[in-house]
Amino acid sequence: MAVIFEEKKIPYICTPLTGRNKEEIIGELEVILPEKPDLIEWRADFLENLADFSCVLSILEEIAKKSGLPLLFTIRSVHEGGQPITLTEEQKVQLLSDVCKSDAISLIDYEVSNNPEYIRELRRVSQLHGKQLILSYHNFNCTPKNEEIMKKLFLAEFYGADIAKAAVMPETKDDVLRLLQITNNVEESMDIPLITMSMGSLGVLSRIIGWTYGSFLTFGSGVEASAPGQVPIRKLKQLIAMTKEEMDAK
Ligand SMILES: O=C1C[C@@](O)(C(=O)O)C[C@@H](O)[C@@H]1O
Repeated sequence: MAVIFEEKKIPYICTPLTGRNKEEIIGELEVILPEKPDLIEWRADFLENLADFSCVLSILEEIAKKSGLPLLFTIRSVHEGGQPITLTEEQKVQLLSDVCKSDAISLIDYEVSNNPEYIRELRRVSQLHGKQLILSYHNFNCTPKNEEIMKKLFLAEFYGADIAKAAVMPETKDDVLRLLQITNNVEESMDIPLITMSMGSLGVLSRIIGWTYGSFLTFGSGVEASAPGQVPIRKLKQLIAMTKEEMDAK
């Protein structure tokens, strides 16, 4: 089922699972669930036996049953900061398509830099099965020029994504400001929801206040962070709640 995101609940908080096998993943869930994230992301590129599709589907069902939360399924590419996997791109697209048929998931993530044919195929299959497609862009080295980041986000919209996402690495404080400014500008002119973050220690602020600039979801770590700079979910929720409370009171 597609998730209906409500304005008043923004920012949504998503916590990643990075376990290497079923036991580790279930163990992570036990730690994460009491913290009440809004969504769970399964970073399946961390799984040891990703090539065993039926194992992947059974873990998915277990996560959904245990959590009762909307589930985002991601196999992050190595070229955008993911773990090395043994699947070819074609096999990966096949797995993502199979996953779309499962009632256990609500969203999938795929990089906007991938072959347009694969992107179109995943758009078609996800739509057919009522799943939302996030088209994402990651840069773990730097924060590219504004035009380049904006181009990726608009490209995601062009391909028919339900959500556009960009995660970039700041080298200076100014890079963090630029990312927030881009978020603010793009959110006003785009018809789909946007998720952005600046990574690393400099980028922490963007994960806490990005929603005030138009990023509707933020990632808070559970047992292990899936990207540099993620704030542990409990702290992230507290910081956002305090900020919101003060803003609402003024
Ligand atoms: O795309 C993202 C965002 C992210 O890279 C982050 O910086 O929080 C973490 C990833 O797990 C997720 O897929």
